[in-house]
Amino acid sequence: MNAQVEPLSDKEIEDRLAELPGWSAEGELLRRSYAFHGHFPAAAMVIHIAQIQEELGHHADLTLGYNRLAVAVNTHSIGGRITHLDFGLARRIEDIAPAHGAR
Ligand SMILES: C[C@H](O)[C@H](O)[C@H]1CNC2=NC(N)=NC(=O)C2=N1
Repeated sequence: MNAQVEPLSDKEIEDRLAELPGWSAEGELLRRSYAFHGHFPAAAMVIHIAQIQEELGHHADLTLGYNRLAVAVNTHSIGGRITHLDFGLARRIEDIAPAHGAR
């Protein structure tokens, strides 16, 4: 699966990050951490992200804390590099974040 996907260059990553405030590329992971007003809103966003991930067939590592949610994603099928698939998921997550009170 996704064998045709190419890793993005450093320049492409930098350009795409400019469209996603709060996200960063650390090593070979695209990351963002969100804060919430409590645990349930953070947990609810996990479920909402899971739904999007199943739709896209692309899945991040989600770390749920008390009122924090950390998202880290890269593309496993090409050995763990950042691709447009990761940015596609990040965009979708970013778009639902305000409705969950994530900041
Ligand atoms: C068949 C299925 O679409 C693939 O295994 C998907 C699932 N989710 C995935 N998620 C991520 N992050 N990288 C992948 O390469 C990947 N592959």
